[in-house]
Amino acid sequence: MRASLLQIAVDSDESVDNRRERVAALVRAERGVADLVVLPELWPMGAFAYEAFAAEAEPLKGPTYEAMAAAARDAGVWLHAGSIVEAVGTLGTPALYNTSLVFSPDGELVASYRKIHRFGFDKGEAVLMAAGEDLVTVDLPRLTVGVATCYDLRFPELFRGLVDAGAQAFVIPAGWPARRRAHWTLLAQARAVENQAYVLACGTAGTHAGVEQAGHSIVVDPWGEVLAEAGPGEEILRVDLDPAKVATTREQFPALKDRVLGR
Ligand SMILES: O=C(O)CCC(=O)C(=O)O
Repeated sequence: MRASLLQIAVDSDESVDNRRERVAALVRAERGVADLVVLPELWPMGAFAYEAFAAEAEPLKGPTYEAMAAAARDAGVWLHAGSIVEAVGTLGTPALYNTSLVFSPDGELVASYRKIHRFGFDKGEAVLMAAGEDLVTVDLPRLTVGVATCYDLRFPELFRGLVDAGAQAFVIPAGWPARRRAHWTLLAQARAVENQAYVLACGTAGTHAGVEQAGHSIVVDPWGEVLAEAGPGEEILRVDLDPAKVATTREQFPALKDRVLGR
């Protein structure tokens, strides 16, 4: 199974419409190349473009949904389309969620995930958005994938919950800042090792709202080996995954069976 992580440059000087078209073309270009394509968090406007959240918010089935459903279908790929600012409710001020969308190769929405841990402490996403509550897994052919978003990476109990729900891999779109890149790489490897699962973590490049993005999207195998890592700029990371490696790793080093707490 081949996965392509599209580490998109999210710069303030590109319009959302332009980026949406550009990203759809990049997804289409993966036809015959990838089985699974992954996009980053909030790539339409950028994870730190807080002042644009309300203006760019869309219903679940809004312009990004339409563009990505069509792109997945045209490419014939499973598409984790990263996340959008989802507006729920039309009267007064709608609730906003950081919502990930996953499409099948025929362009059907097979899962959506509302980010549970909101970033920003007392500002930004933490005050502008509502928190999701539900763990989400998706059954791909031969691989069950658990989904999480950016700051979620810091909360190991979420990933253990996803393992208990059957996850063999985690797909993590992000808009991680450059100044905490060391945490990103370390945490991606930690989540893979402790859960004996693949980690596919896809970040953004570029600079928006004055925040330089880390890039350095990364794919880690269930043994903790880094299979591929991007540089800081826009880049496509392609990697072959072996779903059997999860079972083999868990059988040969059965640490998950020795859990005492939280079962
Ligand atoms: O945890 C971090 O350092 C970055 C998190 C973040 O940027 C986000 O969740 O949008």
